[in-house]
Amino acid sequence: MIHVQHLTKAYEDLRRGRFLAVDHISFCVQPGEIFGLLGPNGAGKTTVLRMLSTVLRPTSGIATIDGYDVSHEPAEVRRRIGFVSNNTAIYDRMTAWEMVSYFGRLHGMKRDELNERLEKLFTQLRMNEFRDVPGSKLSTGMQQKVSIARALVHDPPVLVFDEATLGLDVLVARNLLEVIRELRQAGKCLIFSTHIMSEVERLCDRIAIMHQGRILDSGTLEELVQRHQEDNFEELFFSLLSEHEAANEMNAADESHIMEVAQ
Ligand SMILES: Nc1ncnc2c1ncn2[C@@H]1O[C@H](COP(=O)(O)OP(=O)(O)OP(=O)(O)O)[C@@H](O)[C@H]1O
Repeated sequence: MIHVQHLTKAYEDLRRGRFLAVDHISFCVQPGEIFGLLGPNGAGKTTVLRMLSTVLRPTSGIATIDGYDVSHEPAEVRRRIGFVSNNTAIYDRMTAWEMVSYFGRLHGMKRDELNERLEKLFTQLRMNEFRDVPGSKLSTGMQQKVSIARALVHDPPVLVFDEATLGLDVLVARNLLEVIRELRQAGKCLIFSTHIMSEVERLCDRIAIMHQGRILDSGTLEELVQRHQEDNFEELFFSLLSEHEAANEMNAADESHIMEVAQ
């Protein structure tokens, strides 16, 4: 369902010049699977998810959603994907129902089909008690549910959650993880980014550990634990990151030595 091959995004900034925020990464996610992208701040997770949802154009590499290429068939991709982040805009003066309905209309849904879908979604996500409450009066948890409903309104087969639990209290975050599990059960293909290790341990079928634009390793939790002979996932995560940083520092030292010799 999601196929990513050597996906790369280069940025330019004053301090770093041209650098690779995402550096030739590859992975696949199947329907009925939750794939976790785990990495510290700045690892490149959001950049990957924005490329998948066609907000950003890849510098090179290929990503397809249900066979459609994100660079060449963005409209087809958008029809098949829903994006949930922690900072989706909520309109103060629209009610929860109106907001989700508005996005359904943007996706070209007809009134009857849309109303039926909204009834189903508001029940499934337990949103009926605040369906007529305006955005300005919704709690953070309610707002997050509106964001999820908005992403699900056109019933996409692929859902992307970018740090979706950020800023939520434990109870609301737990509810969100429960909703994500239900979506997996319904056969959706889910990709979930976070820097919280316990979330991937509890939720994800497969995990990719990202750092400095690269995937350092990926697999099921059991595969990672076995490969690195470390059953404490937090230790495993930190040792992978520090090995990668040490290797980078050695490469940088080698390069400057070669330049000194060449001069
Ligand atoms: N528009 C931009 N121009 C230049 N650099 C950028 C831009 N957007 C992101 N970056 C840089 O790209 C790298 C990856 O950022 P990204 O937001 O994808 O990381 P992340 O893993 O999602 O981190 P976080 O958990 O902090 O959101 C960072 O070094 C960031 O500073």
